Amino acid sequence: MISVLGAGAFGTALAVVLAQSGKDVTLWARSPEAVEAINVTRQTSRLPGVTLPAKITATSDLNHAASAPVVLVATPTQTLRAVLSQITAPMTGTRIVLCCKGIDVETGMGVAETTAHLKPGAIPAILTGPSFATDIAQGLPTALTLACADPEVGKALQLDLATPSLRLYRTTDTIGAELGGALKNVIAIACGACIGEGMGESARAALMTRGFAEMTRLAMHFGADPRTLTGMSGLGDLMLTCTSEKSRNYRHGLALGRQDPVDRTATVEGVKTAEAVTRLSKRLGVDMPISEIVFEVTTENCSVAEAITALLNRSLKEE
Ligand SMILES: NC(=O)C1=CN([C@@H]2O[C@H](COP(=O)(O)OP(=O)(O)OC[C@H]3O[C@@H](n4cnc5c(N)ncnc54)[C@H](O)[C@@H]3O)[C@@H](O)[C@H]2O)C=CC1
Ligand SMILES: O=C(CO)COP(=O)(O)O
Repeated sequence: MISVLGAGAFGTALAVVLAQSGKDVTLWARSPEAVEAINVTRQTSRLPGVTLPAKITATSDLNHAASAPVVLVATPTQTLRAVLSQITAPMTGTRIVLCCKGIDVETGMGVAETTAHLKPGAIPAILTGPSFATDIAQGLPTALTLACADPEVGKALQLDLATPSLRLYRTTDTIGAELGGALKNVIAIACGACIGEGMGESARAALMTRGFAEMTRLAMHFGADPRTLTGMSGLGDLMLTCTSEKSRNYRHGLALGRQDPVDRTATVEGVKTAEAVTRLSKRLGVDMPISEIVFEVTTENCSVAEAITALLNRSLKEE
């Protein structure tokens, strides 16, 4: 049995694809109403038009869901600490596969570090890469990175979680995988803002390239292998999220650039991650100019036009 914590778009999509490949899946949702809707109607507002297979059973009992040997976590990153803290069992030996993308703004920790901190006996892994929930739920071809520090557990998880439409590449570099997934959201906001402001696609390509450079710089500071960043979890996801209006982070940036109201109800992980990265970059002395300016723009300390001018006015340097 596999459990998925978080019945948002991504958690539900993963539950669908795993159930379609024959797995029994327990899907934890916070609200009893959401559980009832999933179990009775087999539909969810998070994935309109998708019928949930009978092999998915929704529950609002978090401790029951967390008792599975493999537990995928797809709640928003800023709620991860609260969710793990509510689980009373130590989860010793449980394979906790983190599917959320971000950095905890209060602690500065990534999702695997947060998990290791709160559930030290569990085995954390990361599932990340370019994948919109709607694509996964429709069974469209998708490839992700599965990262686990223990190579044998990583191999077992790769076999367990891969499906005919979901191809998984394996790595032991959890730091590179989680930071690639977290940091690309910040760059996607920058790219959306750039297009929304009318700065053009050449400027976006420059932001993606220099954004990738700073993502790699911070990840390497934490010991990541730069090759991980060139894989699904870094470059792959950066390309998807910085170029598609299906991305909430990109759309958030677009709205800022167009001076339209932003959707405050959407899960836009890059906003809090930009704040977390700005704190980290200042504390560690790692140069992260695009992420820092995204923080300024998202907190309304500067306009998109001022942000672009500030980036262009930086001193000239070697590539
Ligand atoms: N939607 C997508 O295409 C993808 C999303 N992800 C990641 O998955 C994570 C979740 O995103 P989505 O499912 O898209 O978000 P969503 O906005 O569709 O759903 C978020 C879910 O979290 C629940 N939630 C909110 N606050 C909570 C709390 N305090 N405790 C427990 N649950 C809470 C909500 O009820 C909702 O069911 C994010 O980190 C995101 O970056 C990763 C890849 C693709
Ligand atoms: O992470 C994603 C695609 O890989 C989803 O992107 P958004 O969270 O920006 O919608």
